[in-house]
Amino acid sequence: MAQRELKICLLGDTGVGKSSIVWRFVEDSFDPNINPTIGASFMTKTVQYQNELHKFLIWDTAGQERFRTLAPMYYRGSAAAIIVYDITKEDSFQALKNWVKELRQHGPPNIVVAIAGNKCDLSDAREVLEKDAKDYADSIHAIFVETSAKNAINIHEVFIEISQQIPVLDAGEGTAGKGFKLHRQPSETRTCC
Ligand SMILES: Nc1nc2c(ncn2[C@@H]2O[C@H](COP(=O)(O)OP(=O)(O)OP(=O)(O)O)[C@@H](O)[C@H]2O)c(=O)[nH]1
Repeated sequence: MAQRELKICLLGDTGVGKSSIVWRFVEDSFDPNINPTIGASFMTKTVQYQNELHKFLIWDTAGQERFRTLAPMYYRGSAAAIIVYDITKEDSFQALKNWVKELRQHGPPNIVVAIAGNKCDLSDAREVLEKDAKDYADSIHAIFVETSAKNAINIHEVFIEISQQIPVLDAGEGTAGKGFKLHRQPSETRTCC
């Protein structure tokens, strides 16, 4: 079975739920007391999609201001970025727009961008309208979803949607910022790393 490798990074303000999204995707768990990320953390997950294995190589960056200068190290080598905001914090949506600008200026030219409005389980405290965020995402040709790491809403879906938008490469082309690398594998499969 063919295996594709996809390098992906998560960006966004501290506390919006980047690590929680990754934990939900990779481990299917949620920790209400999760610690802020220091620097960055790396995880992988392989999922079977139709007749292929998709191996996600995920860099979860730290949102605290003191780590901001590290982010280019992670997005420069990525084929896709999930930029996360918290639907209950308007400030985090404005910060997301700055991340989009930075990626456009300094990121890989063809990077796939997905915008995730996280904590949609807290809609009573909503500060960012879904329509406003969707309109913005459309204007920059980004994928858009509202997610809840807590309630496992749209987490798997956003990763699969990203994988659909990454162009397939030949095995010799390298991966930095260019999407999937295609490997042929023996017939044995794993559904999770
Ligand atoms: N209600 C709710 N809380 C969430 C959700 N996702 C994350 N949280 C909580 O939000 C807080 C911050 O989550 P993190 O995943 O650490 O956020 P982060 O963006 O990785 O933060 P940094 O590592 O500092 O960049 C934690 O208390 C989480 O439990 C969600 O979908 N719903």
